Amino acid sequence: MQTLANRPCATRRAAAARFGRQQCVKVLAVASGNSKPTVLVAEKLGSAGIDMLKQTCNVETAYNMKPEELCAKVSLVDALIVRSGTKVTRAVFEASKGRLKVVGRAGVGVDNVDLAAATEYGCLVVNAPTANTVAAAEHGIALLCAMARNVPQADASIKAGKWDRNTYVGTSMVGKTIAIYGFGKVGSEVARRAKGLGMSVVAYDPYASQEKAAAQGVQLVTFDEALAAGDFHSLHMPLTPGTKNLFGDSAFAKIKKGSRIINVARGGVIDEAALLRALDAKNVSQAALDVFMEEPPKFEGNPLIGRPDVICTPHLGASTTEAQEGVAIEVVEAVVDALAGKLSSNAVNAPMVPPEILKELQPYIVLAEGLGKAAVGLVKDSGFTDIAITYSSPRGDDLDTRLLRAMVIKGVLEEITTAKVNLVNADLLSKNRGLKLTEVNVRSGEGSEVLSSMSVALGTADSKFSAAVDKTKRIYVEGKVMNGQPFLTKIGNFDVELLVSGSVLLTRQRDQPGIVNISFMTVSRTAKDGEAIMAIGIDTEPSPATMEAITSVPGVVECTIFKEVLPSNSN
Ligand SMILES: NC(=O)C1=CN([C@@H]2O[C@H](COP(=O)(O)OP(=O)(O)OC[C@H]3O[C@@H](n4cnc5c(N)ncnc54)[C@H](O)[C@@H]3O)[C@@H](O)[C@H]2O)C=CC1
Ligand SMILES: O=C(O)C(=O)COP(=O)(O)O
Repeated sequence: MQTLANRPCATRRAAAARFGRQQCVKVLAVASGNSKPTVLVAEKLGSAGIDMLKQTCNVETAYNMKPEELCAKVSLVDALIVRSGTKVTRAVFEASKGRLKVVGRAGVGVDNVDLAAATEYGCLVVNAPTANTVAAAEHGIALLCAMARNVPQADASIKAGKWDRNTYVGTSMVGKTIAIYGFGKVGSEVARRAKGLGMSVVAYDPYASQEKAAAQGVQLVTFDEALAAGDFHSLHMPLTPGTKNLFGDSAFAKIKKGSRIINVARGGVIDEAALLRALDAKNVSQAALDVFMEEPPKFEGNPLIGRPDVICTPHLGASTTEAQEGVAIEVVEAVVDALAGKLSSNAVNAPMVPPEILKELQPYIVLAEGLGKAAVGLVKDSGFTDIAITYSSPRGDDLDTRLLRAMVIKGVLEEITTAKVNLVNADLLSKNRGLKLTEVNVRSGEGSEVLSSMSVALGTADSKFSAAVDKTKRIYVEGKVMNGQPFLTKIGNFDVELLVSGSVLLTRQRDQPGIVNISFMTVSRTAKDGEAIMAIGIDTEPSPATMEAITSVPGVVECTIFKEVLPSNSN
């Protein structure tokens, strides 16, 4: 095969000038035209974040909205920023009528966002995973100390005019064991601080690394061991189907008798009715709660809040001035990036791609989308039922294909549906269309390059250009990145060399001299005097009459326009 490198320079330059536009990866189709995107801020956000947002977006603030008010507003905005107080339900995504592209959670927990609905509607959810970690850990320690030394009760007593030095005798923390449940960002910061108080720390976290725990002098134990060991139990896991009501009757039956529990994670992790029973039975002697199953909780007659052995704060874990400024900036950066079509490392419902990996993948992402578009562009009316992607890479199975796969699906589906496909919803949309998707990783090539080549094959397809169908009866296109540029290198069984860009006229003709004479083109043949295909870069689509004229050229077997191989969102 002729390669770009050994082609005459003029042809290379012509090809590059014609098709070599600089491309950037856009994973979300967001703002249209030149208008600024509109962002609705539904809960109080640090002023630094609001100021930053105003630089690139129209900002609307509306706090304490009723669900129906949120639904009414959401179809007018491109992004929504919330904290934990706003429920972003399926109804919200439905009401947005496809306009809402990003939900930013100015904090960690996204249990107030219906992630399945967000994904279905192609809406990216981003959060601010790091800026409130220390604040939450400090609040955990504040509750630990306040509970152990009865600070809120004593304060209430003295404010009621009493000087009672006997009722509020506390318990010491030094030398005691604290069991941490969820040894993530907050949990490990709590561990660090508890060590400073002279406590022993054990942790239960089925996904935590032994090394990381050991480095902090923390012993990882089973759930039951943690329950049995802890004089204090501090909860720091997310609310998931697996952690919901984890602290129920069965856990409280095993908990160290008379121990104390702190919850700065999520209300639903503790079954509140079971906690009441455990407090009554003195299995648990005190509880400190920042979070509740329902927020705000019902106050009237609430047996938990009124108890002297329970102290409460109204979900204040992240509420420091510093943390609120921090999460505001963190979430606004993620939202603005997402609105600009960039991938965010704070994405919650899409693969997180670190910036350095993204940079490395960039030309391959354009290639992947281009191959998807190219393959589907060759399908005739009968459609196709499966997509087979093969990655040939020196990394073999170590290659992370999620992004490349999403871009192939985007390339394929956006040609045949009105759906806007992005990294968030690509897998789901292809599944919903009943498309069978297979991926094969082949170890090939050497060095550190991401891919030596990649192919997309569409099965059971009737092609409008029969030469695109390979021996296995699939429409087959293959490509590779050369000199940082994505090239289509094979159509069916024919080798070609086309920059993945622009529209292309494909003809198949008998291989004989002098039948077409065009300056820029790529020609490939199977054997001398056999058949050849020719790909010609074109600016405007030829008229049907021209197409007919080409087809009637002696020797030309078939001819088609291979439209816009260039990914549509790239510019
Ligand atoms: N009260 C507040 O204002 C705040 C609450 N939070 C909450 O604190 C929690 C922890 O936040 P981060 O540390 O930032 O999250 P993280 O993701 O860094 O850590 C969570 C840890 O929980 C572990 N985990 C998951 N399932 C578990 C299970 N079944 N049992 C035990 N461990 C499990 C994970 O492996 C992970 O290590 C979250 O629920 C978050 O929403 C965070 C900030 C403020
Ligand atoms: O970040 C979290 O998970 C929190 O719970 C903080 O919630 P908030 O932003 O204060 O409503």
